Amino acid sequence: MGGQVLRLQDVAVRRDGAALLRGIDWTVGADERWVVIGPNGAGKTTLLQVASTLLHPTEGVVEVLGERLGQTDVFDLRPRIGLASAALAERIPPEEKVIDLVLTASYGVMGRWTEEYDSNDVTRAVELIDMLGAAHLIRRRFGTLSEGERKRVQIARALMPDPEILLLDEPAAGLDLGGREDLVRRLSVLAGDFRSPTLVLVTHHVEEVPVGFTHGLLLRNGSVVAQGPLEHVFTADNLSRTFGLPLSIERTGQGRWYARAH
Ligand SMILES: Nc1ncnc2c1ncn2[C@@H]1O[C@H](COP(=O)(O)OP(=O)(O)OP(=O)(O)O)[C@@H](O)[C@H]1O
Repeated sequence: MGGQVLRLQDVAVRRDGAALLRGIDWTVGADERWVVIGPNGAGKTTLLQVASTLLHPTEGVVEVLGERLGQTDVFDLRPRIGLASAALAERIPPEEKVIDLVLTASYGVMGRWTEEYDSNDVTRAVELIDMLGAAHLIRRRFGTLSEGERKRVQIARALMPDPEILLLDEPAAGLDLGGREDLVRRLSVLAGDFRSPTLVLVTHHVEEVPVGFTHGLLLRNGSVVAQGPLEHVFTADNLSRTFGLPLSIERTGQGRWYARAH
């Protein structure tokens, strides 16, 4: 699969006089796996909202899956985009069963009503839940899950409609060390699978970048500090400018990244 999945040209987002994003030029190719990294308030979530068509930019051109925002029906586009974020998790009814939460994603709804599910859909939902390591939770209600379990179930739901791009907003936030490592490992498997959608992962921490991710965009105060292949972008200088303090960064033999202050 080739081609461009996402293209932003000189994008700005302003709200109440504040520039949340400015001068963003960003192109994501279909086979790429991107990480968007930056400090609190840098504009990462705003950027994902633009990419997921939930937010229209104040200025600039946005093309998602070849369709230009403002000239296309976003309701046709949205089923082709997977998104997992804390804001979406808050809208999940706590009594919703894990299997139903994942299954209903095929219909773009939340909350099971009277739908009859296709057996292929049920098989796919079970496979995705299993792939995310949540097979034992399939009959549990969402509200009873731990933070880590919720994140994994949400990713299964986001993958259910077979999206062409998957946007993950801080999937490892709030996880303990074991939970983080488990999720990072599963995202590595996803990144390495040629059948996977294009991936964009937002995080605060280089330690959360799964092996197999190829590109990085560093964001500070709504502007891009650096972007491109990870091995060019993840330098001490770029990272120090992004987070506003002197940092060093190392890569392990396994391909994971670690940063620390001097
Ligand atoms: N309506 C608004 N008016 C003014 N400023 C806003 C508005 N909405 C968001 N902001 C600001 O825009 C900035 C970017 O927010 P955003 O949520 O995109 O950042 P982020 O990088 O995802 O942050 P975090 O890592 O803390 O989640 C923040 O400083 C936020 O306070």
